[in-house]
Amino acid sequence: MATTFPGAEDFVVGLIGMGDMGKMYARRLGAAGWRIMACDREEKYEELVQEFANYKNIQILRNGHLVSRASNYIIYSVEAAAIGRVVAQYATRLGAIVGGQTSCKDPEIKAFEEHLPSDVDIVSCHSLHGPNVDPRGQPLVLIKHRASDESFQKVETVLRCLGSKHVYLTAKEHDRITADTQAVTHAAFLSMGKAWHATKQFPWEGSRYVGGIENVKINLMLRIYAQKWHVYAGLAILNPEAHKQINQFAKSATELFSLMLEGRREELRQRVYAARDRVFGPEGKPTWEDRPLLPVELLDRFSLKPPSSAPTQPAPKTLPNNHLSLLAMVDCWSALGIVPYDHMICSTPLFRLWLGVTEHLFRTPALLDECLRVGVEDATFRRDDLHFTIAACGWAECVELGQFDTWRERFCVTQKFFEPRFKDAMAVGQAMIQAVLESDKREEQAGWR
Ligand SMILES: NC(=O)C1=CN([C@@H]2O[C@H](COP(=O)(O)OP(=O)(O)OC[C@H]3O[C@@H](n4cnc5c(N)ncnc54)[C@H](OP(=O)(O)O)[C@@H]3O)[C@@H](O)[C@H]2O)C=CC1
Ligand SMILES: O=C(O)C(=O)Cc1ccc(O)cc1
Repeated sequence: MATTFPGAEDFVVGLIGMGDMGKMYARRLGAAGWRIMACDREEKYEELVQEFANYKNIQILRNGHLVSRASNYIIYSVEAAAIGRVVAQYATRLGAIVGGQTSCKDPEIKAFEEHLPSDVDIVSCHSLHGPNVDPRGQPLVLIKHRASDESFQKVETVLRCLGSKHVYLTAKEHDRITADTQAVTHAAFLSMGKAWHATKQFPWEGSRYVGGIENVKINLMLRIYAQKWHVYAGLAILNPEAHKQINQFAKSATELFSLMLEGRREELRQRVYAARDRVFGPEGKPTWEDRPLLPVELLDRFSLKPPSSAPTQPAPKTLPNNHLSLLAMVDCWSALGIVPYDHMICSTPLFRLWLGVTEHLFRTPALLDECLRVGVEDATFRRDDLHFTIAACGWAECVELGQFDTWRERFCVTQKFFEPRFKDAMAVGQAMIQAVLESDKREEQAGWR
């Protein structure tokens, strides 16, 4: 271990909550040589002891009382909605540093301020990626909320072994940015899943959803529904900054879809092109880089469709689609004055993929014009679009009203529908994200980014 502060050999990192993220942190920090003491709920003690029996630096304790008392730096890695209750339960060691890894900082910081004594320093963090993504090179937000420089440096020293890019924000800035990036992106994929569920289709099975953009929609939708509901509910409902975005996304989808249904071609065109100019810069002076964010052709091969049993058959062609979800995304950013590139330092792989396909559509005028034509003239995707719009409004209302139970039921019923395909989807989605990350890395090395 790089012992870069005095006494680091005796420094204990405590982890309360050994779910997907807690385990990932424990394994990586432990492997780097830090002493870890960790717990989950008491009933999971035996199981965790067995699971971590061969990890030299990781000791499983029965509960958060024991972890809190023994640790110099405690990371809460529990459900965002539970953080207040959990922090209130445990007495923290004198002079310790405390932080959380929840996706939304408003309730986390409120819980710390309310329940921690004043001798405890508060430094929170947020890894902007899921537990199965390699943290190296991904953004890691660090929030020095109430801490000495020395405590903050200790936290940085500990977390440096993740190899992530450190991004320094306040809790409010964090919530604002993740509302613009994560919460509203998830709203789009959650709505797609509901629409496909409502129309009882596995979109990769037919010949309607073919090609790179559709692969991104399908794989990321499945990736989200394969996760735990509370992660997405928490970052939408508990982030006070997110409600406006999710609401606007639903409004944008509804208004654009209405213009399509009513055949108001020119108004639709003007609105979409005005949004393009606001988000991506005016015609002739776009703000995007010379090189596209995403090599979209790379995405063609990440289809969940089983290979054809008749290899001589031509591959199915991409059907023209109005890409309502992408048009609504840009309309939403435009209405709220959001420039998504401003948030790249703080973006998740999923957001970069979503922005990448959006950029591809908007920097290809022939494709964008085709979306507008299809939107007005072609009814092939109308039923799916109707359900997409209804779903976007349903999610928005649920978030606005803070309906955790309804949110969970909406999510879980659709999760069940797609469940049989999660195993395949996770493998293909993982390979797709990996390919994009590698292509990002190559571009960085070549000095293009
Ligand atoms: N998954 C992701 O992609 C990411 C998640 N995050 C955030 O990290 C946090 C953890 O997420 P994740 O690991 O995915 O979720 P998990 O549900 O996998 O893990 C949370 C764990 O905390 C446990 N827990 C609840 N109460 C206590 C308690 N009193 N003492 C000890 N353990 C407790 C939970 O038990 P039980 O299930 O029984 O309640 C659960 O095992 C969340 O706030 C999430 O928003 C951040 C970045 C990425
Ligand atoms: O990339 C995404 O948006 C994900 O879905 C994974 C994820 C979920 C929650 C987080 O707090 C951070 C990353």
